[in-house]
Amino acid sequence: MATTDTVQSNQYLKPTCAASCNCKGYRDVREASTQTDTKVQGHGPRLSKVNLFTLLSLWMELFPKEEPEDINQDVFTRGTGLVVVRDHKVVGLHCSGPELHVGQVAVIRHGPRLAASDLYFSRRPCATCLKMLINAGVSRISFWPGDPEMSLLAVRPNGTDSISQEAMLDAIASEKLKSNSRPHISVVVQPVDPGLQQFVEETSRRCDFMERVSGDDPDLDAGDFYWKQRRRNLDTFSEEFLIPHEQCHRDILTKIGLENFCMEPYFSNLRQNMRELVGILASVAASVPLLQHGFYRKDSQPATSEQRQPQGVSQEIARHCIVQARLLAYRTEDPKVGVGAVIWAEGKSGGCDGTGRLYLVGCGYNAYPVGSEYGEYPQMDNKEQDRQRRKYRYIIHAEQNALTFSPYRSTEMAERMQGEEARRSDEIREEENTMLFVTKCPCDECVPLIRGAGIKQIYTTDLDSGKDKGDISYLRFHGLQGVLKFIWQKSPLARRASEHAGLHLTNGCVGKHGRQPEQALQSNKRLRSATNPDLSPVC
Ligand SMILES: Nc1ccn([C@@H]2O[C@H](COP(=O)(O)OP(=O)(O)OP(=O)(O)O)[C@@H](O)[C@H]2O)c(=O)n1
Repeated sequence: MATTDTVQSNQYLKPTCAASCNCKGYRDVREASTQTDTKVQGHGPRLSKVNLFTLLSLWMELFPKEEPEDINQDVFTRGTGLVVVRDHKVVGLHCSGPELHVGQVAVIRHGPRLAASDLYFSRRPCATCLKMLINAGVSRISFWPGDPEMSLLAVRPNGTDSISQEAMLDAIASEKLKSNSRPHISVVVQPVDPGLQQFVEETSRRCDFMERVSGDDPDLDAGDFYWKQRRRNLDTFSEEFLIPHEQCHRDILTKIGLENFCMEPYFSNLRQNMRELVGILASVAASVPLLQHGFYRKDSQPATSEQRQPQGVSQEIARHCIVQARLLAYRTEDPKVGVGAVIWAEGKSGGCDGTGRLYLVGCGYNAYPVGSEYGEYPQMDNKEQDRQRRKYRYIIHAEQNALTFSPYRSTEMAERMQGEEARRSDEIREEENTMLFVTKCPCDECVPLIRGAGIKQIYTTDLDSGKDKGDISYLRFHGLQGVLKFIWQKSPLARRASEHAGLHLTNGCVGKHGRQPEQALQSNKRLRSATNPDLSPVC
């Protein structure tokens, strides 16, 4: 079965995927419709697995830091994101810590389990990290072909200053390690499915989070608002991940041993693939705008436990994790709706990771059972008369996959552990705050699972809450006890400000015309500084 990915790979994927690379990522991509109108035929284009891992690594580089990084004492070390993958499943999401590079974090966090892992870096890791990772026996290291962790953008043309010399020595050492090592060290940036970028823009613009934003403020031109957010993200992410000048990019690729990519048409294709992926990241990140909205508890939520309730993570971290879940949703196999879920826990002891004490428990998206062939199961929704042909009894929900494929539940890990330790590793830890971030309200099938698994907090939207769609219903979420629910909504301060503005309006103190979108945006900006101080805790 020819897939869109493989068709393109014949054309020009090979050079972006090193010759030695035995990348299975694009082989297991099943046929995907390229229709963008998903309501009409089949499901939309999908992210390939390796592009999903790559995007997650870029996004991890931007993880909101609570502590300032001091690895930048040397101005040429750049923060880096990392995704650890085993058996094609994400088992770790990391970023550089206050003192450690992300490769070192991976060695500390995963130890011998790195042996069977594939690593996706947002930059080519430095020699110090590479030597430890090679020593740990990783299967493959893939990196984003921009400026490396030891920045070569900082290198002076004459290369005589100490920064330039250090960066050049690192580049040479990394090359030597790369050429002498057993694991494949390569660049895997695949061409994006035709239509995927447009599909991501459309579905991001009208996802549940944006629906809530526009529903809360009917005067807001939601489309315009979304595009402005996207534009801003695109500028920031391009600066971070792309190298604007072609010659400069060629120089860097040459210095890191990727001179093959400097030839045409590979160079242009590589840059085009990189731009498209950055565009996708900008679109997805724009769909969860923190300006007036955030994750807040519903006023009506009853206190459910005498125990001290764990505090929520900051708005920035909550939003970051929801964007991870939204990225995962673009691997969905559901013909109509993509859902992503990520579970993070807060460890008791301080972490070495840039995520602080947070560690990944699991993540997933909605899909048919593992190993099933495309089209093997019914795909219709509840508009199809024949109930036997509906998808609902077959699709594994995003939360269900996230709970099933926790790295701490892998048999391999369980085999290494014994007795009580093995038992404890098998379940979410009671004493830790475990948080589920999911892009759609949990349905009645998932609510008891979430509670039973020991999840302490949920961050989600409740647009579907209370709906009964026949084969799937969302009636139990509201009454879910013992789990704190942080729902995407207007911040209490913004709500009060809107009510106040409404009062003014009815008093006739404000002009009789509704607010213009631009004015609304301006007031959003003001509110942003009032309601959304950096890293304010969710409350
Ligand atoms: N927390 C949730 C909720 C839903 N789903 C996924 O979403 C699908 C149901 O989506 P929904 O929008 O409720 O129903 P549809 O029939 O797809 O769409 P419509 O709203 O038009 O009825 C499920 O089959 C499942 O794939 C999920 O993975 N996790």
